[in-house]
Amino acid sequence: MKPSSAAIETQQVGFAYGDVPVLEDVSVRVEAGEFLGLVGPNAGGKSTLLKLILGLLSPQQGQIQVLGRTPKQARRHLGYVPQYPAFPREFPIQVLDVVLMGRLGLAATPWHRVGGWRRADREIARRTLADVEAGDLAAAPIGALSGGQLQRVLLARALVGEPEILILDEPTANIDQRLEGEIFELLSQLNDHLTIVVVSHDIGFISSYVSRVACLNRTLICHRTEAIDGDVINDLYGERVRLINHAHGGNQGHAEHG
Ligand SMILES: Nc1ncnc2c1ncn2[C@@H]1O[C@H](COP(=O)(O)OP(=O)(O)OP(=O)(O)O)[C@@H](O)[C@H]1O
Repeated sequence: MKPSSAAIETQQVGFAYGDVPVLEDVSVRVEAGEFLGLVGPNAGGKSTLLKLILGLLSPQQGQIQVLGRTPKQARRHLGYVPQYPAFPREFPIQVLDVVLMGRLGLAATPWHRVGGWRRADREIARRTLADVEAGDLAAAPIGALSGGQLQRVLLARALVGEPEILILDEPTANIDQRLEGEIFELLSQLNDHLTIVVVSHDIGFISSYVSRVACLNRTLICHRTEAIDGDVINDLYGERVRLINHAHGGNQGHAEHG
C-alpha cells in the first residue's frame, strides 16, 4: 500500500476472532477534516474496526494506514473515547486525574513517574475540561458523575493528548437525548480542527451532525450518505427495523432493534 494522504484508509481489511469472521473486505477512506458516522447493527463489527484503526488489534487481511503510517505509529495522534469506561467507577480518583491519563505516554520523560504531573500538564487538563464545559468538575470524584458528565470527562481525556483524529464508540449510548444533542454539538465544534469518527446505532440522529455516514455489517454496505435508502437500511438491520423520521431534521430514519 502506497503512503496514503487520507486521515484513515483501510484496504480490504478482514478480521476474525478465532474462526468467527467479524470483518470482511472493508475498504474505507476518511479524509482529514471529515466527521464520519459509522453505523450498523449489534455485532456488525464497528468496535472491532475502531480497535483495528487504533492499533489495538491487527488485521488478518488487508492494510490500514492512519495519517500515512501504521496504526501503532500513529497512535499518539489519536484520541479515543471507548464504548464503556474501562475503569471501575467506584475507584477513588478525581476527574482531573482521569483527564491527565490522556497525557500518559506523550512526554519523552515520564514526569508522572518521577514526582507528579508538571504544572503545564495540569493546566492543559483544566483547560480541556473547560473546553468540554466540565471545568467545574475537576475535583469531583469520578464515581459521583452523571452519565452525561462522565462522557464529557472521557471526551476531555481523549482530547488532552492533543490528537489529530478523535474516535468515539457510541459516546451517547447511556445518556438521554437532550444530552446526546449537547455532546454532538460539541463534537461539531471540535470538527473545526479535528477529524472525527463516531460509532452510533442511530442513523437519523447522527446524520444531522456528521458529514458522511458509512454503514457496516461485517462488510461495508455503503459509505456514501446519499446512497442510504430503505433497501440499504434493510440490508443493514434486517426486517425488524422501523424507520422513523427525527423531528430535528434527520433524513434517513432510526434503526430500532426489536
Ligand atoms: N474479544 C472478543 N473475542 C471474541 N469475540 C468478540 C470479541 N469482541 C467482539 N467479539 C464478537 O465480534 C462481533 C463483532 O463485535 P463488535 O463489538 O465489533 O461489534 P459492534 O458492531 O461494535 O457491536 P455493538 O453495536 O453491539 O457494540 C460480535 O459477534 C462480538 O461478540
